[in-house]
Amino acid sequence: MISQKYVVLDIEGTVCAISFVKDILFPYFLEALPSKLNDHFSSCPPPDLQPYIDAFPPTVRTSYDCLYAYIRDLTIADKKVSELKALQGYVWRKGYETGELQAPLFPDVYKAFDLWTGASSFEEGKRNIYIYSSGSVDAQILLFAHTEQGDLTGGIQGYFDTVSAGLKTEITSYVKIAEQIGNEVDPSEILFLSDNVKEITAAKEAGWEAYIVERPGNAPLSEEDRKAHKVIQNFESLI
Ligand SMILES: CSCCC(=O)C(=O)COP(=O)(O)O
Ligand SMILES: [Mg+2]
Repeated sequence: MISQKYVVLDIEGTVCAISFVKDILFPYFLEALPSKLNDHFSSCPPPDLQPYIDAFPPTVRTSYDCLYAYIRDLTIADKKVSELKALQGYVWRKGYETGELQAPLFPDVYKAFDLWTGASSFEEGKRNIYIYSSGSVDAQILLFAHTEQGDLTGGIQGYFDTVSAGLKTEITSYVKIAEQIGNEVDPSEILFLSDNVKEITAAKEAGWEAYIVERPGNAPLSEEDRKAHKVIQNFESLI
């Protein structure tokens, strides 16, 4: 069992496979994008879509073709820019709500959630769970509300993204999140789990405990990464 009371989880490559994002979520987004942009450039644009489009640079919002190519290229390059992430969340909502999208979390993640949220005391294994992902907070909530084993949002204490906390490779983002978790919380009481070595390094430099999660399909780790950081293959050893 881990000693930290607070667990902050990355999403892609940590609680679900990178292939869910790359092969399911991104293609869904790209398929729905033309219809959303057609709506936007129609004579009666949907007002709820407007702020998402307005977040893109004015120079690319000039025409359907220009905006489509810009957003498609960002998506293919997997750019973690906030305006793209916000629009993706907006588009994925329908997919989750109709049941077309469902998040397949790794089996050990459900098990850890059960224990961390079900235990009645810290001594018995209770832990406070937070999410920190490059995906927008709206997209994070949608994903955890629509997992293959149901809605897990009741067990999550808070969500952070690059808008609310900053870039995941910056030390200051982890300092900010620790403050949000609680003024009295010592950074060493927080455990961060991520597939990304740069994120783990930044979290550790902020005083957090942090482990690399090595899931099938993740980027390979170097020998230096394995020497410098604790690496786990699943959450079994944490519960
Ligand atoms: C919940 S958002 C879907 C995944 C995504 O768009 C993304 O960028 C995930 O990045 P992460 O920081 O969770 O590795
Ligand atoms: Mg990740």
